[in-house]
Amino acid sequence: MVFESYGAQKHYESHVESTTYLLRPIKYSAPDKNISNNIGTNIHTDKSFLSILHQNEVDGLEVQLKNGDWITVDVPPASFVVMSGDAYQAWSNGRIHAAKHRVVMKGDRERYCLALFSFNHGTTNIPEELVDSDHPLQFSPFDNFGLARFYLSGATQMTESSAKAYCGVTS
Ligand SMILES: O=C(O)CCC(=O)C(=O)O
Ligand SMILES: [Fe+2]
Repeated sequence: MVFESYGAQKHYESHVESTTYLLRPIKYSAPDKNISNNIGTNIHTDKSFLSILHQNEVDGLEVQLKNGDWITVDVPPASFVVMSGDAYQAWSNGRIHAAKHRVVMKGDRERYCLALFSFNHGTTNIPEELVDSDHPLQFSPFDNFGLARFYLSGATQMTESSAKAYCGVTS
């Protein structure tokens, strides 16, 4: 759907062929009343193309809006949260926003989350359909796992765009 809406459907098949998935089950303990730190996961953007999250009925995911405000995502039971990551941001030449998010624990119950991340093997090119005079090229071709390794190496701050730091075009 996304590829089609950008007129980039001819790239879809090769994209799907090079997609691989990582499934991560996560357990968050209920906050300890004696310790003020109730952070489950610090502020970050995902290094994936897409992240699909499924949680038990304990909320905790917070997403930062473009205006800087934070909202708690109220996830209805039996539903999924789909989030775009840094790789999608770079692929889309900056059109798709990789939202910063974090997990903040409240209450007295454990939280469980199943996170499915999609990554691409090999070199990901920015489709030519997404580059024109109104949208000059913002990102160079990149290696999605290289982007993840770059982030894990600590080369970039958790709170800044890893995509821009890793493969952003500097003018
Ligand atoms: O637990 C969640 O809802 C989000 C987890 C997360 O952001 C991550 O693993 O990257
Ligand atoms: Fe995340």
